[in-house]
Amino acid sequence: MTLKIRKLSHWYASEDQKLYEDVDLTFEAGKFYSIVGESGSGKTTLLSFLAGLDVPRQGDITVDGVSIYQIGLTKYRQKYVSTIYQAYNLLNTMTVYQNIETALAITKSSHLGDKKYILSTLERVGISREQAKLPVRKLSGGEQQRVAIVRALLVDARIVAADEPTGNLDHTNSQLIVDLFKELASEHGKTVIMITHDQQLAGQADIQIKLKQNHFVVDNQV
Ligand SMILES: Nc1ncnc2c1ncn2[C@@H]1O[C@H](COP(=O)(O)OP(=O)(O)OP(=O)(O)O)[C@@H](O)[C@H]1O
Repeated sequence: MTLKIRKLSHWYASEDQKLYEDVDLTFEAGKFYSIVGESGSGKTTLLSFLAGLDVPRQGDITVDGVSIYQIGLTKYRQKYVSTIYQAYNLLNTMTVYQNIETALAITKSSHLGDKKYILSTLERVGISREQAKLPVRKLSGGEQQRVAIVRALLVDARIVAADEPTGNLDHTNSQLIVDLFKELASEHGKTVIMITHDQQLAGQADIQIKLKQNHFVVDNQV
């Protein structure tokens, strides 16, 4: 699956102050992308377009040549994209296991009800069977983010869009999250797109996308 941005331009207050103009970008399946750039340069805005949460002023976004606006944004969000944020967006009063089951039910994932697979995937990222029964609020920040990533892995969505997923984590946990992203891309064939301020983490992506004065520069690492 190929995700493409074509001739995308956007501005908020006035057309004279464009955030970016005529941007073309291609995201391939099985690749891990990082997006970097100064604060306020438009990283989150771009990710919100890719995640189908917002619509650019001009331009198109396509999956395998079909416009996501033709697919319909509700269907696109449900079928194609999984989002991860700095705040883990888990349901605090539900258990770890229930959080994952709920996401699988909403997205009609093929893994729904496969308890053995869900628990073994959690175990692989260091969340034990006992922890899976706990309300998520009892887990540490790093553990909660790993649960959010397991959720992104188990839903069938081909695109993982993450906005500063390591923003609240220490170095060890941040590295663990980046390792999981690499695996989501290389072993599960997903397109992983991560915004980060951490240059050391950004440099580990297959491809770095840098936002520079109204346009994006692609730095291919491979
Ligand atoms: N809904 C909005 N209405 C008006 N201006 C907005 C809106 N959302 C973002 N902006 C502005 O657009 C610019 C880009 O914001 P965006 O959040 O995309 O940047 P960013 O690169 O993700 O920043 P940061 O690294 O600080 O999170 C900023 O100047 C911001 O103030």
